[in-house]
Amino acid sequence: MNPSGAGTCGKEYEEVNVSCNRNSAFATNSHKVGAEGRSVSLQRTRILIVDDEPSALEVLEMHLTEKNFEVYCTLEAKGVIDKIASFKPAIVILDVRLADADGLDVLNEIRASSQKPYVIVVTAFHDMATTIKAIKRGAFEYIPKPIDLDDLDAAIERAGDLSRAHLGSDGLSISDLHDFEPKEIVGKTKEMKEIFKTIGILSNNTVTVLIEGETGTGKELVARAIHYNGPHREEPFVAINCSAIVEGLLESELFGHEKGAFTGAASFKKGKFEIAAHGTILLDEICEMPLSLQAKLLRFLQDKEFQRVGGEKTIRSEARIIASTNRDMFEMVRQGFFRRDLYYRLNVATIRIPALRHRSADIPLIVEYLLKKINLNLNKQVDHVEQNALKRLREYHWPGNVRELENLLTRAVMHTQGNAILDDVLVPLFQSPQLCEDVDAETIPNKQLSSDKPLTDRELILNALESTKWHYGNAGKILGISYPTLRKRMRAFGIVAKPHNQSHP
Ligand SMILES: Nc1ncnc2c1ncn2[C@@H]1O[C@H](COP(=O)(O)OP(=O)(O)OP(=O)(O)O)[C@@H](O)[C@H]1O
Repeated sequence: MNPSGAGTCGKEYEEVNVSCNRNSAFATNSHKVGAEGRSVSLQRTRILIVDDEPSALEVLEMHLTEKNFEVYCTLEAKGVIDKIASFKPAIVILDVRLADADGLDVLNEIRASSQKPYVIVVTAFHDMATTIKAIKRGAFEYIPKPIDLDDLDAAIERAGDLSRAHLGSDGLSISDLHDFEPKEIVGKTKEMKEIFKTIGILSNNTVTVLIEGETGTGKELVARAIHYNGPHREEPFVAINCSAIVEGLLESELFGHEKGAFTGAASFKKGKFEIAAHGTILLDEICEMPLSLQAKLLRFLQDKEFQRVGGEKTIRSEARIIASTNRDMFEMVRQGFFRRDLYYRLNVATIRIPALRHRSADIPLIVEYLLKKINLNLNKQVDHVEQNALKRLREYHWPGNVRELENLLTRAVMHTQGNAILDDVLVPLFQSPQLCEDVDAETIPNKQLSSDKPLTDRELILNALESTKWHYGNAGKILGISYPTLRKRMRAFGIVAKPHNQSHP
């Protein structure tokens, strides 16, 4: 062992040269032209080991030099930062308990250095608090002593994958990770540019708009953009999901009710049309509106007037109506589920948002936007998507569109150590059921976590409902599907709202 200098040199190995930057964790030392004439580099990854236990240093140095790494060992924290600057290690293996310093403080200093090597923290004191602290301070991996060399090799390999992913030119790199503007509609395809233009035109007037698009394509986002760019942006924007409210209550939610209008109407209540005033009301899932109420909405669209439930006074509202649907509305009309006259009244201007799979050229841009948002929310620094991972994202069919993409990226960022999303991280996420990471592990149905046999969709839905005490919103979050989709699937599987204290068959 040579605790004060570079370890014994192993056999050099060749690797295809990739474009490298100053901070490359796997920096290239020298170049030569390979047998096939391509440029290759003679590359040895440098590893700095900081451990005050000579025997541990010796074992690690032997193991790593045998694996062709260039190793430098030191017993003390003093001088580590200078050594990192001169030796430029790709990886630092750092003991948390050092004789002359707290390893976690050293970790802070390393993370603040310009070199930013991947730090693998090792310690005999593998309690949860230290692990959490180390990971929060940016440790790449945490390995308890006695070190399992297979675990260490795996961590070093992952660091290599990450570094190469970061250097690869065909992945996605975000240079301005903290430059996040919320509520933006992102897109550069011809279809999205047309939508931006239409939003611009519609922002100058208050005509009724119908927005069509699959679930999660951004219908509400577009409706908000029309409102907040319009002349009445200071007035309220009120959204109501017509499928989320039981039939009997929807009328009073929309138009309000007088005191005593029905059992439980203890006092008068304003409806959304009154609340919106001169603003905008978004009638989401308009196709789910009962026919009886469609007639009242038609009257409002014709005269801008209505009466509260149980009331006789005629009230005027100047609210702009935007309706949205993920159904084929014309087909609904054809089948008699939606009034033809109302359809034409709503359809003064139409925006059709294409499904994400039909504008996959937008995916890198949307991924970049969502990653900025997710990093901010999760306090992470994931600023790169590996080439194969990006390809996978572009090629998937995204039935849940941008919402599904956001859920998946959130899970990917949570599972990512370091700063790049690798394809290896995505593969299992695509195979797992749509679980939303913002839900505590405890709230995920137990059966789903423990069962060996894959659950049917019906069982998954029932589990989610049971575990959330039949709260549709939370169950939808667990399953990663919207409220209307959940209701639709419940209907399809014959699941009806459960009376208390009864289990579902
Ligand atoms: N083009 C886009 N750029 C950025 N974010 C987007 C885009 N489209 C959708 N989103 C995001 O995706 C999520 C779903 O969008 P939104 O709720 O507007 O969809 P929707 O079509 O109204 O869904 P649903 O039909 O289920 O009500 C939101 O978080 C939204 O911010």
